[in-house]
Amino acid sequence: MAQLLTDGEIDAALSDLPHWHRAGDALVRTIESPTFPDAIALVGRVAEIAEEAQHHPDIDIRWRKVTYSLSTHSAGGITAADPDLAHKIDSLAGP
Ligand SMILES: C[C@H](O)[C@H](O)[C@H]1CNC2=NC(N)=NC(=O)C2=N1
Repeated sequence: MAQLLTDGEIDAALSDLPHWHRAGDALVRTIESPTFPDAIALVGRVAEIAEEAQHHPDIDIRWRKVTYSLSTHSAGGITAADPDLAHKIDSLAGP
């Protein structure tokens, strides 16, 4: 089973992820796209990398705003897989 990160390790990871914040046992980012189809297309690209990584975000879609919530369900909290996926989502979303 994957190891939970400590609070300090989570803070350190977040210092390298300025678009993300911690909400309890998850890392969270909301991405606003120019249009609803753009937002859905981004969700599709995130789905591909999530499937490759076998690590899947919770996704809340509200028109052009999509909130990605990353947590390792099997471990009951944040593991290294979560900041890893956050970086991959950032690379798709742009600045
Ligand atoms: C077997 C497979 O790797 C696991 O069920 C994965 C799938 N995707 C997952 N995604 C997330 N976010 N947490 C998990 O614990 C998890 N488990």
